[in-house]
Amino acid sequence: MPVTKFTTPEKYKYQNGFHSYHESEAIEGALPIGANSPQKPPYGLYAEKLSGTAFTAPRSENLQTWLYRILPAAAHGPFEPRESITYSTNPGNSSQKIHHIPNQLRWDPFDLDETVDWVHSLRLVAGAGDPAMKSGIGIFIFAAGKDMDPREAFYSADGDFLIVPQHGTLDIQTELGHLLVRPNEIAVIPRGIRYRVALPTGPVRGYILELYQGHFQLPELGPIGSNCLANARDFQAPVAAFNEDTDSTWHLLSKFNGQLFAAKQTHTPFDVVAWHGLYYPFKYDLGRFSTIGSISFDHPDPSIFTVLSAPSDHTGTAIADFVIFPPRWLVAEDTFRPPWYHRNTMSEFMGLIVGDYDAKTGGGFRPAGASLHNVMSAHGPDASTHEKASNTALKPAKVGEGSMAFMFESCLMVGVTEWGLKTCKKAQEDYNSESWEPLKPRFKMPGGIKKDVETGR
Ligand SMILES: O=C(O)Cc1cc(O)ccc1O
Ligand SMILES: [Fe+2]
Repeated sequence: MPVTKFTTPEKYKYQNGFHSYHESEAIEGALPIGANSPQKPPYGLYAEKLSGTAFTAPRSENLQTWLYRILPAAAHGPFEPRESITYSTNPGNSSQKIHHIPNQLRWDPFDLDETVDWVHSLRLVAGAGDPAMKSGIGIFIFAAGKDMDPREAFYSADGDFLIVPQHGTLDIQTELGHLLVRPNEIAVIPRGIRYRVALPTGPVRGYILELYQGHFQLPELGPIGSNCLANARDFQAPVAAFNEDTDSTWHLLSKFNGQLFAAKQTHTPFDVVAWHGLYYPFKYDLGRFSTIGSISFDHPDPSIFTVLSAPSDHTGTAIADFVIFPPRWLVAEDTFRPPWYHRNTMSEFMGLIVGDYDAKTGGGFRPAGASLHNVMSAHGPDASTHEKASNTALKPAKVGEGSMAFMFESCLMVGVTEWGLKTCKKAQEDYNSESWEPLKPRFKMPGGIKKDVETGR
């Protein structure tokens, strides 16, 4: 059976391509021709530039978009702090304690929460760095049951949101157009883009990686060649869509250095009639990922499953990789097929959207749960998986049928928040004792000779 791929409902239109220069106009003629900022843009629109990289960033990295809108984004009152006691999501400077601990951690499925909207659903579980320094990442769990107020829009000044829904549908109205995002799809909303989230099918839950530095790219393919993994044409950006509403009260919410602020304005933020550029939100259907693997022997590094990568300044070392484990065939001969036991200089935060993960068949890693194997924290298959995989007949086998696990892998050591470790009450106490402590020594000296425990001879 091929992997499931989504179709696009009528209401939503997209333009295809990763890092493609897109342009879109909701009214014909709204985009100025041959100029970005004419004296009088078409139809009395204001021209506004949105910069996602420094003006002077190299061309290959430069991300900017021109917006043609009814009123500029600046037309709002002053920001006031909101919920400053309770809303604190900066891993470098949070009101909650951040724990840097070498323990392997695993969480039971996080609860749905029907009482909150998108903005208030964001729970920092782990992170590194500081958005004020534009360095590091934040890892969030979201669980919401309410639409955002019809006259509210939100943006994060802190970083790009990589959103991984696990349950329910997100209807995301952005300044640049609409995105419908369902489990097994992902969305990226870049820093600063204003949006509103509605929940057309009820409660939602999932994971977010916020990237405080740089932007996501497609990984290099090296000897793989010019195709496979996530193909550029399968990334979808919205088309321009606008409302005309210039006399009602709106609240603009800003996540700025992990704190929440609100400003009033008397017009809709969703008034962009046309846009062109490289800085835009996008979505991707994980069912379109063309997975590759070994067709001879041994278990390759999971980097072959990288969907998106946010590089550090050091080539090949990511601030964050987004890696998935889709359904796939395993055919390797004379091979222990699950992941090897390992310790990694990178930290590995994993989540499960649906199904089972083949490295953990012992039952404790469930959809909507998570695990964290921090820098050099030893991990690998649990004892029951090891037992099965060491003895199974090595026929071609499909793993992960109907399943999708993922990993946020980062070169940074991540701290776990007080919420993640204690308040959420989901951290498992028996992770080690269930997974690896039951492993038995299997070592046999050749010829059945026994070493003397005392002398070692
Ligand atoms: O730890 C994990 O389960 C993730 C993982 C999977 C894999 O196939 C190889 C290495 C790795 O870290
Ligand atoms: Fe790992």
